[in-house]
Amino acid sequence: MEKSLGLEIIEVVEQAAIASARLMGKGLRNEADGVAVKAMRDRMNEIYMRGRIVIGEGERDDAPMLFIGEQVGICTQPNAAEMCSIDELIEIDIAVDPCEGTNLVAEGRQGSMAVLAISEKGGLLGAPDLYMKKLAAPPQAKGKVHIDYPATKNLQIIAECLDRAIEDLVVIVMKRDRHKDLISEIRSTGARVRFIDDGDISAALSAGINGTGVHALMGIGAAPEGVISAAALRCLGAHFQGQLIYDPDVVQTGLLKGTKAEIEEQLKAQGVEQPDKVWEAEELASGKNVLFAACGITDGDFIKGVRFFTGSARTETMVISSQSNTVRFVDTVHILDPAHHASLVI
Ligand SMILES: O=C(COP(=O)(O)O)[C@@H](O)[C@H](O)[C@H](O)[C@H](O)COP(=O)(O)O
Ligand SMILES: [Mn+2]
Ligand SMILES: [Mn+2]
Repeated sequence: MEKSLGLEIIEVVEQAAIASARLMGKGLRNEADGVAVKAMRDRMNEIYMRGRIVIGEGERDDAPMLFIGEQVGICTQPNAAEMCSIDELIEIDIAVDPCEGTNLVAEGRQGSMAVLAISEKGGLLGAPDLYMKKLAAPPQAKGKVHIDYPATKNLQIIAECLDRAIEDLVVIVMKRDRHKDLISEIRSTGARVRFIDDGDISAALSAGINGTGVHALMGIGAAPEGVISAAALRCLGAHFQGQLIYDPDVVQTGLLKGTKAEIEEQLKAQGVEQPDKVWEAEELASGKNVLFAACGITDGDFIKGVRFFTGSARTETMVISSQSNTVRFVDTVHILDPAHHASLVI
């Protein structure tokens, strides 16, 4: 999978990031999202693969493309057998977030990325468009912390695993009313809180990578982003657990339709037998091979955002593969106008 798709998927996220970055800071949330979706879809449809979107952008944002179940890639065409090799005809599942952090892009703030995860068919959980309680932590704490433990206990464990004082820990929490008690508890331990407005995939990765200055992600974000985060953190050997949250009183956004009991019924009707289950990263992204790629739209903790020059653009992408056990940082100069080759600066 990595050999046939590695470079292609880098270009998929790069193209989405460049398109979206053009609209950075312009206050155009939906447009920044729309151009990223189009660029990602167009580039994916040039690849010799047979892909199925299991987590898309279309459903929640009512976007017309990259919806759940959409087929992408040349080998989804009716005459695929004539054009594609046996390997290319194997079905793969794809989870995408072409513009993760649309508000961040619109406001020119840090932490937005174009991101996707790929696995063999059935290798990525098709999470419902609900909320998810998340706990992400560095590899040293994997399996030692637990999403059911109070934040205080988890922070004591992380401090011990990292051999540092709790006061030296930084925890990312999304700035939401629902996190009021969580924030008070984290602060009471002496740990420090870094708020983000959006973009908890980037935050989960920051927590899972040593050297970012972030030691945990705690709180409730979106469930689809939880699956994509799990794909990356699983490959990194870091800790990630998620639990669906579907109680409107807990999420406090007014965005969930129906009561908790009604949503629970819907989930069971959709085949979610245990709506309150705690999911491990290896269950959310269970595939034998998982490939993850994220290209910065705006600057982040571990990758820079898109920079534009006269006739060129420069991107940074992180590619993680469970197949080769590699984490690659790909720094690419895109010559958009060949008349300006001289604009390449190192
Ligand atoms: O920030 C996010 C928004 O993603 P996108 O729509 O692709 O720009 C995600 O990282 C969050 O996980 C999530 O969508 C958010 O936490 C939802 O919470 P809320 O804003 O309170 O409804
Ligand atoms: Mn998102
Ligand atoms: Mn998005």
